[in-house]
Amino acid sequence: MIEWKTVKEYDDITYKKCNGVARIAFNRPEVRNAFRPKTTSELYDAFYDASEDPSIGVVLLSGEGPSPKDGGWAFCSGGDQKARGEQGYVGEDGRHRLNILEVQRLIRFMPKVVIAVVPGWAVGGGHSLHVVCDLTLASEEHAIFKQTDADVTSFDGGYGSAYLAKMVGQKKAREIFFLGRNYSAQEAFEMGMVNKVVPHAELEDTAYEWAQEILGKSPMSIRMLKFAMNLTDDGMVGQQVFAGEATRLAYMTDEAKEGRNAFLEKRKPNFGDDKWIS
Ligand SMILES: CC(C)(COP(=O)(O)OP(=O)(O)OC[C@H]1O[C@@H](n2cnc3c(N)ncnc32)[C@H](O)[C@@H]1OP(=O)(O)O)[C@@H](O)C(=O)NCCC(=O)NCCSC(=O)CCC(=O)c1ccccc1C(=O)O
Repeated sequence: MIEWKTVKEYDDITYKKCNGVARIAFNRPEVRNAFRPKTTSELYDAFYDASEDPSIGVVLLSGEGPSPKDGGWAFCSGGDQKARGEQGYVGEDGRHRLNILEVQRLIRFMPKVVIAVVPGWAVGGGHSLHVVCDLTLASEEHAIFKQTDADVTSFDGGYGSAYLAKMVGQKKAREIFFLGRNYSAQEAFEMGMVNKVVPHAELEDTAYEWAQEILGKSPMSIRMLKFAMNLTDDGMVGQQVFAGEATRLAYMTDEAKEGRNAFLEKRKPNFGDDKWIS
């Protein structure tokens, strides 16, 4: 039995934690969990908290459901087309934004594992979000993967498409975007964009079990591995993020402590004579 504790109340998402795992879920099931600017701001806030919390090692991203209107399940159906203005999605402040991309970057660059837990539709920008997560688990009965960007004149030209192509291959990624068909959890698994197809009733428990398994591993190894695997696709930013972690490791050495102490004590550093290891 997972004893989730609500961390903070939001309007468009739910945010809970339990034993090292954070669970963030879209909570607009009546619109298939489409996101508006308020949703993405709340998502960013919750992901930032999970990223900063040293007791959290794994984040589950999911969608609440089913819809009270018709019983349909969704992970996320992408940008709320009712909130779409001429230059982006319009929030309560009247500004136009594409701030789901900031959420994508936070998922990509946080030193923790993010698992997409897909209980239903993963469509448009919702599909892109599952692509950017580290792992995806999908409901056998209800998950459907679909890219509608080309139906509504949108195009995620970053992780949603180019990174997807690395995952499923160029031909398949082009088919997904150019034809916009529905793919079952099993088809998505066979393409390589889903890690496991799980009976709907066991989806949350399985995600939590995967998270607990990951939490038993070395935190340093997990974050170095995540950033190592990101590096080649993320260019100089990937190098920057990986190097940041290398710097953190270097700070833990006696050599680094000597460098800092020598500066503070206004003396020349003494790194020793036998430090040039091969
Ligand atoms: C998801 C569907 C395939 C589900 O179909 P179905 O089960 O038949 O349900 P419906 O009856 O269609 O929907 C139920 C209810 O929900 C409303 N709804 C569903 N999706 C949305 C949505 N995205 N926006 C607003 N409302 C939605 C629907 O209108 C119904 O309401 P009623 O009042 O009951 O009529 C199907 O619903 C569907 O195809 N939905 C649209 C999917 C879509 O096109 N999404 C947008 C893609 S574009 C995008 O996400 C851009 C995101 C972005 O910000 C971005 C920007 C720049 C770079 C990258 C990105 C990025 O993609 O991340």
